[in-house]
Amino acid sequence: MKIAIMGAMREEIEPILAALGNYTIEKYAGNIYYHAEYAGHELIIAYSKIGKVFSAITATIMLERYGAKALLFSGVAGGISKDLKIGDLIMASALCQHDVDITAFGHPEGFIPESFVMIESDEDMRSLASEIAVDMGVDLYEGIIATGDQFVASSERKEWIEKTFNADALEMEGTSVACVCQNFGVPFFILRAISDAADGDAGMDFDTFLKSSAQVSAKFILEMVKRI
Ligand SMILES: Nc1ncnc2c(CN3C[C@H](CSc4cnccn4)[C@@H](O)C3)c[nH]c12
Repeated sequence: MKIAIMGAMREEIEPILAALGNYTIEKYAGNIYYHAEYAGHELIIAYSKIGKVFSAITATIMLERYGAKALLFSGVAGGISKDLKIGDLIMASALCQHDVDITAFGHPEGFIPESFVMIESDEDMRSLASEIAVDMGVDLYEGIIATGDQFVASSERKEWIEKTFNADALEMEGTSVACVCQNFGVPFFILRAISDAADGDAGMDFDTFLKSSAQVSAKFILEMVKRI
């Protein structure tokens, strides 16, 4: 099967490319697409660049141009839930956009007409991931991931997101990728390893833990590819 693996930042896919070793590259529409074979699957790998716009473009290209039949996102996130510490893995059960606000028309936060606040991720891939986590002996959390076009580095904003969406983690690309996959009817799996707590220390923690947390997520995603 042709499987798309996405990240937002170069550092989020570098561990995957390093593990693959052999791949070809193709530049297209502002991204570099890496083609590889792994565990009997064809992989198409790319990092989008930061944010919902760029990640929506890359996800669309992965599906429309390259014909991916499943999309796995590997990256890092800010932790909201007190159960999540730096380096922990969380997979999205559902995702929402915390910076969408048309409440002036009586809509709830994060709601867009003819759509929904929450996008549910693929159940089969989540149950496969739970099995893999047991086999690997790693903790894998499952929860709501909130997406917005801002690096959250304030407890006030983090607590608002938690209160408003019951979110467990936050980042800047998962929901846009989820929305693209849902529109195309392609199963998706959003996995993040915590790099910071989206609070006053977030910037420093992020710089310190980006590489190690990206590695944790990438290792798990490659196990997913073996078992899909
Ligand atoms: N607290 C947080 N808030 C929002 N998102 C995150 C993430 C997840 N990624 C990392 C990166 C931060 S912006 C960026 C910009 N320049 C350099 C590095 N990162 C963006 O792709 C979203 C980890 N912690 C987060």
